[in-house]
This record gives sequence, structure tokens and C-alpha cells, in this order.
Amino acid sequence: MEIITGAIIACGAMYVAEKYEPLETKKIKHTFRNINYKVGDYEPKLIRIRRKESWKEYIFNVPYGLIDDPKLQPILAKTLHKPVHVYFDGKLHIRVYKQKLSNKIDYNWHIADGWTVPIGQSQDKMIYHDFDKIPHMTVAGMTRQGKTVLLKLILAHLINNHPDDVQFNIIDLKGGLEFGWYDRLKQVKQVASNVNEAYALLSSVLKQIKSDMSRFKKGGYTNVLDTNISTRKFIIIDEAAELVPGSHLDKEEKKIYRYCQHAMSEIARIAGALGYRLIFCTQYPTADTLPRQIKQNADAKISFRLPTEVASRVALDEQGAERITNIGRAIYRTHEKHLVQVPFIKDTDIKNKLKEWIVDDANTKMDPTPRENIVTFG
Ligand SMILES: Nc1ncnc2c1ncn2[C@@H]1O[C@H](COP(=O)(O)OP(=O)(O)OP(=O)(O)O)[C@@H](O)[C@H]1O
Repeated sequence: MEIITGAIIACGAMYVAEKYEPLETKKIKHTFRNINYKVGDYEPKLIRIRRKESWKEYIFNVPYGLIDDPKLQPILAKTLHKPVHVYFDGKLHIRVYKQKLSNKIDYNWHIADGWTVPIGQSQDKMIYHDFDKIPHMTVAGMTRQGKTVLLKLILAHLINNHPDDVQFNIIDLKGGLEFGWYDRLKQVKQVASNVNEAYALLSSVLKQIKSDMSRFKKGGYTNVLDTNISTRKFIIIDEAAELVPGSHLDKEEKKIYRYCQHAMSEIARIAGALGYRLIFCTQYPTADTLPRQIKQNADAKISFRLPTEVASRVALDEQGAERITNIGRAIYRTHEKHLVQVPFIKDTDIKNKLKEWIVDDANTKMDPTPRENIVTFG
């Protein structure tokens, strides 16, 4: 009799739990069924719900053999009409956010620790990139999606935080239009706006790297972080596709392009430990425009919207950037991955804030370029 009563109570409890189950839980379970996310008759089992102010997280035990499926996140986001983050750590976590990520976040000139830069607001928090932890970065994204704004944000933030220690070498192959004004700043060593100037800039950087390397060897140092050297030297390349040797070029011209390719790879391969930081930017991520050597050595990858899944795989080693819909929205990938809204900053605000660093005499810049390093062609 007792057993029968116990069984009736248990069945009743299950019925009530199912009937009054919150709608969101039901929708998630129905979605699993509809997309056949199960093994045989075994379905994921909800074991816990965690709650925070901005999200609710459903944690499921999944049957052996079932892992997270890349389709789950976009399908659940559309079904629930809310931002969803799915991750798997032996259990399946489905985090459902209450609010959508804002479409615009303003940069606020705050002082940040060390060599960190606010790269974007995720659903949970502001994500910072630390250039002392991950020296090199690639940036990809179709035209008008926010690459230049991000580059200027990094430059402005670092100059504001480290006016006496940061140095920039900029290759601006969009005709020097974007960074021409910045060439007047004390912290901007040089701006190259065509391939010949890029060649000269990269050869002067390689020369510095060689001399720094022998200084490091003499001092017995292997990494700038172990020294008292406070300077960090950034090399920004925008747009890298312009440095790919095309078939229409003659032999001599091709040599210049090949040298540039070699120099960029060398910076990525050997210069991080010496305090050089490469930011390599392209609209068209392909095996030619994003060389293997650079990709392998740049442990931070950022991508704005890209036209295809193939391009996303080149830029980030995974799909996703082709599904971004907002301007300024990007995937930031290191050992972790975050969808972020990059803080927006107006060119006029940067110029206003940084004008105190304008120098009229190039010799008063930080570490002025010795004349013999400047090589020109043509
Ligand atoms: N983080 C952002 N938040 C909001 N709006 C942005 C953001 N970044 C860029 N935008 C808007 O998009 C416009 C284009 O951005 P940007 O110049 O950075 O594009 P781009 O990717 O560098 O394009 P291109 O490769 O053609 O030079 C900006 O003028 C601005 O209006």
C-alpha cells in the first residue's frame, strides 16, 4: 500500500512539475526534441538553474555521446528571442540573457591597467585585450564594419594611458587618409601610405629589431617583461591585402612586396618578446592576405562581419563572423571567445584629446627615425 501511495505521489509531483514548468524551460526541451538533440530515447536532463541579475542559466546532463552542437546556440536564440550563450564542460550550459547587447557603446577615456585595451562589451562585462599577455592581433572585417574605429580606439587609448612609453609605426594603405593627422603626434614614429613607404618603414623596424635582439642577448634577457624596458612598439598594418604581390607586377616590384611579407612575418615570429606588437588588419582574409606565419603567431583574432563562412574560418578558425549583423559588433577570439560591441570613439574626439601631443619637429618625436634607415624606391 505504502509503495503504491509513494508511486502516486511521485507521478503527481512529476505531472505538476511538467505542467507548471516555466515556459522558457519548456521551449528549450521542445527545441531539443524538434532538432533531435538526443541519443536514441535518452534526452538531456535539466539538473539545475542558476540565476544572475542579467541572465538565467539552464544546466543539463546530456547522454553519453552527445556533445554541444554549433547549431544549438543560433536556434535557441531565435526560438527564445533572446541572446543565448551555449557552452559545454561535461554538462550543457544554456545561458539566456535578459537584454540584448547594446548596438552602440561610447568609449570613456578611462585609465586601464598595464597594456590593456577595452576591446568590447560582451553580454557579461567589458572585455580587455592585454598586449603584454598576447602581443599580436589580427583584425578582419568587411568594409565599413568598424576596423578603423577599433584601430583608432587602440591607438588613442594607449597614447592616453602611456604617453611616454608607446610608439606607433603605421602602414595606412588606404592612401594615408585615415592616419595622416596622427603622423604629427609625438608617439607616432612614422606613417607609410604606399608600398614603397611601407617597405622603408618595415626595413627600419626590422633593423631596430635586430639591434634590440643583440642588446637582449648581451643582457641575457629573453623577454621584455623581464626587463625594466617600459616602451612598447606597435606596428599597425591597414590594409594588408595591399601588400600581396599581384601577378601584374614586374620582378623588381614583386621583390618589394615579398620583402614586406617577409618583414611582417618576422615581426610576428620573433619581435613579441622584444616588446613589438603587431596589429594586422584586412578586409579580405584569405591564405594570401593573412599569411600562415602571422596567423599562427597572433593569438588574438578579432573579426567584424565577413561575407562568408570560409572567410570567417580563415580569420577566426571557425564560422560565426558571417552571421554578425551590427556595425561595431565583433568576435574576439583568444583561448576564449566573446561576442562584443567595440566601444565607439569619434575621430574629432580623439584629435581633441590628443592634440597636446602634436610635435612640429619630427626630431622631437620619441625615438626619431635615423635618416639612413629611410629607403625609397621609384
Ligand atoms: N564600434 C562602433 N560602434 C558604432 N558604430 C561604429 C563602430 N565602428 C564603426 N562604426 C560606424 O561605422 C562607420 C565605418 O567604420 P570604419 O571606418 O571603422 O569601417 P572600416 O571597417 O574601417 O571600413 P573600411 O575597411 O572600408 O575602411 C563609422 O564611421 C561609424 O559610423
